[in-house]
Amino acid sequence: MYSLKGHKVKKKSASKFDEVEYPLMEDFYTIQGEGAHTGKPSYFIRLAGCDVQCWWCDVKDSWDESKHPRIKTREIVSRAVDSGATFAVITGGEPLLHNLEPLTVRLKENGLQVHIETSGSSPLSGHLDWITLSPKRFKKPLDEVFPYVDELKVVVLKNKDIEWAELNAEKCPGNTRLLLQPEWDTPSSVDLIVDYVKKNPEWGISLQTHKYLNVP
Ligand SMILES: C[S@@+](CC[C@H](N)C(=O)[O-])C[C@H]1O[C@@H](n2cnc3c(N)ncnc32)[C@H](O)[C@@H]1O
Ligand SMILES: Nc1nc2[nH]cc(C(=O)O)c2c(=O)[nH]1
Ligand code: SF4
Ligand SMILES: [Mg+2]
Repeated sequence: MYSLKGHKVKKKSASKFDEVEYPLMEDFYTIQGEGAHTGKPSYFIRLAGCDVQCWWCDVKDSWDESKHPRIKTREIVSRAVDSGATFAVITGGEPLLHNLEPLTVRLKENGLQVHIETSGSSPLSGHLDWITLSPKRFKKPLDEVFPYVDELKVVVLKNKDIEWAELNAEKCPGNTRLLLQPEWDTPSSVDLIVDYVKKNPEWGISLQTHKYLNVP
């Protein structure tokens, strides 16, 4: 869990947080499709803007912040609460391009667990109950992120990506969930991953199950 030093989440914090705006591409209540929390109903908040720009990214429309409306924290949190979800997943784009303190404090005050999907290439902010780090060679994670990682989820296209996964695993805490995720449009990555995980059982496989289920 990551929390700004010394700041406890209290009931009814400053309502000025409610007025803070974020560029929002989309928000929706669905099933977490990836990683250790696969299968859990979760409210996804997809913030716009990304300076990593992986060529195989499955949500390139999120990259340009200026193409998306700025929405107040109050509105985003109210929609998440109204959905009935108990987990919120903040993703993007690269969500750590934004100061997540207002949004995460208000989500937690309203009883939601807050998870994040990040490349770790910008500084941590906010109050995060679960950090999924998906490191990218295109803009590598900051060293300060590694101590807080709960789950390492590396997208694999070829053998070099498994080497990159191992390098990142060395920097994560000992109890980090280690997962390899096949790049969706590279079927050959599945054989590589299956073979590797059988020989290295400390690693597991993460699949993008929402794409098989045909849910968002
Ligand atoms: C779209 S990213 C947004 C969050 C953040 N920018 C990141 O990369 O972690 C969400 C997750 O989808 C993964 N992902 C993106 N495109 C993918 C693809 N084509 N195949 C498999 N996983 C993909 C990312 O690695 C990340 O774990
Ligand atoms: N269902 C579902 N699960 C997801 N897990 C991570 C996602 C993401 O794009 O960050 C994602 C997503 O887009 N949809
Ligand atoms: S860091 Fe995440 S959002 Fe940005 S391009 Fe890569 S996968 Fe897409
Ligand atoms: Mg996705």
